[in-house]
Amino acid sequence: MVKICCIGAGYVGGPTMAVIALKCPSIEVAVVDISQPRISAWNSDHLPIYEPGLDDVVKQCRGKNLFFSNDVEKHVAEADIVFVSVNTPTKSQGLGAGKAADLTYWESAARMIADVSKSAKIVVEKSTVPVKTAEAIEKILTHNSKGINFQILSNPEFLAEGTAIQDLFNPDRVLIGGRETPEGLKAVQTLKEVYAHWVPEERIICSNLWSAELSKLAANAFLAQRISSVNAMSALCEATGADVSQVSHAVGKDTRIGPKFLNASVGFGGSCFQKDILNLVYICECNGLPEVANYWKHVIKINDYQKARFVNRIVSSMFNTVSGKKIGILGFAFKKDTGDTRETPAIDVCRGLLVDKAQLSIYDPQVSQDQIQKDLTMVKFDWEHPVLLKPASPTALKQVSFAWDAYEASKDAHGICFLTEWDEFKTLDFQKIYDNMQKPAFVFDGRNVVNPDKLRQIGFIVYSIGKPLDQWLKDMPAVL
Ligand SMILES: NC(=O)C1=CN([C@@H]2O[C@H](COP(=O)(O)OP(=O)(O)OC[C@H]3O[C@@H](n4cnc5c(N)ncnc54)[C@H](O)[C@@H]3O)[C@@H](O)[C@H]2O)C=CC1
Ligand SMILES: O=C(O)[C@H]1O[C@H](OP(=O)(O)OP(=O)(O)OC[C@H]2O[C@@H](n3ccc(=O)[nH]c3=O)[C@H](O)[C@@H]2O)[C@H](O)[C@@H](O)[C@@H]1O
Repeated sequence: MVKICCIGAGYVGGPTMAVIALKCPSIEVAVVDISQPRISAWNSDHLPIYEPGLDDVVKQCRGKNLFFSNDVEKHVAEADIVFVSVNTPTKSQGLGAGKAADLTYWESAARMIADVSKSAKIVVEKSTVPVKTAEAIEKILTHNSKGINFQILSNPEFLAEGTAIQDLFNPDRVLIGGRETPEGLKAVQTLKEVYAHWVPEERIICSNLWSAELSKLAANAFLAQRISSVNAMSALCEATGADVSQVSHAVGKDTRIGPKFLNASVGFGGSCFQKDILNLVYICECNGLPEVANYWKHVIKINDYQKARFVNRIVSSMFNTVSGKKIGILGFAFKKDTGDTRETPAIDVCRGLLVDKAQLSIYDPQVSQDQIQKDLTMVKFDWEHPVLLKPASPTALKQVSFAWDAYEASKDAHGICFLTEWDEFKTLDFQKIYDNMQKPAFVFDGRNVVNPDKLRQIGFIVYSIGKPLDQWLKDMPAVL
């Protein structure tokens, strides 16, 4: 029986391995992690991450051919294929701080693989890493390996949170990069056979190692660039009376452009877009390509501009002060159908409002109070855009309360902000919300989840990203 071990039981390692186990009953899959609470949660009824469909997949295979364990070394030693899916955050100190990927976790995983291995292994980069990481990993493995043969493959993951299971069941493509030597090609073939259990052959793309590593960074940069492009347009729409949804629709009808990923928003979040673009910027700078680096940097700059612009709209439309005013924050996760808050635009928007002394009442169906408190007080790495990034002080946290639902969050509020596009927000009873709010009652929609015309009929003053502005907002321009 082929044995797979995956180091890192996170958002990628957990779901990816669960799907491999489900689709390949003849393969034994062990997911290992240094974090005890994470592994205990994977072995319980309350999985450590919320992802639609994941419970079902895990329940079908756990204890049969899928195991979660803290015994990292044992499972690595026994495996034929070792996936490494550890976190690769942005470096916060030292050379390249604020841009370069921090490969500490990766390096320690590689050293451990070299130490405990007694048989040949295929080592698969599942984490997103800088181009040429495989070369560094190879050096670590071969210098410590006592003659054991290791083949390194790059097999980046393209799943998105909230749709991870769907994405894994039916991927647009699986990408495998390897050395173009007989041993390298054999290793690529072995991994290809794993995916071939359920992925059509034409969707399994093989390339050299560096192309695979760079394709992952490029894909995320292209996706984020689309959002920054549409968000840049949203500002122009507000200035001209165009409607960004209509513009996106018209632009997306061009088959060369396509309709997906053209939703204007308060800004993109998530653990990867910003981190991976910063990493790309750093690689460009290191390779003497400052113009290319600057090009990609602007994708993040527009994203910061969009978040700052949203906060300014709120403050300026409420007579230039939100001090002491209750504002309901509806949604905190970085997108719907996940409890993940990493780099969520809600952090920056809430911090911006707290600086202006607003009283926030926050509701999110999947994010805990503890998590929100941690996020608001955490020191975020400030890479050139100090606008809203100051962590909230313990005193500022006194301005924050938590609500059980959207109605409680909006009760007696002066304004409500939609920061995540949860489906439940589309069917709220807005008349009831309006009746219970202070007047004038404001809605700031950072996700275009509400129908502005219907809300205006009720009496709300509505700001929706990229949509024609109410006269009220035109009279109170937000200056950045
Ligand atoms: N979150 C996402 O949707 C996607 C993430 N990625 C990439 O996948 C990688 C992992 O991301 P996530 O799963 O979100 O991270 P995560 O933070 O959820 O999980 C990483 C896990 O690795 C564990 N770990 C770290 N060092 C270890 C070691 N030496 N031995 C054993 N366990 C160790 C940590 O305890 C943690 O549980 C990152 O490089 C990320 O860029 C790629 C595609 C999608
Ligand atoms: O490397 C990664 O981590 C992953 O990053 C993204 O996935 P994810 O961050 O989970 O979620 P997305 O659906 O891409 O959304 C990212 C952010 O962009 C925002 N977004 C997305 C689409 C859009 O049209 N507008 C928009 O503002 C979302 O609300 C969210 O805040 C990519 O979509 C995945 O392919 C990739 O594997």
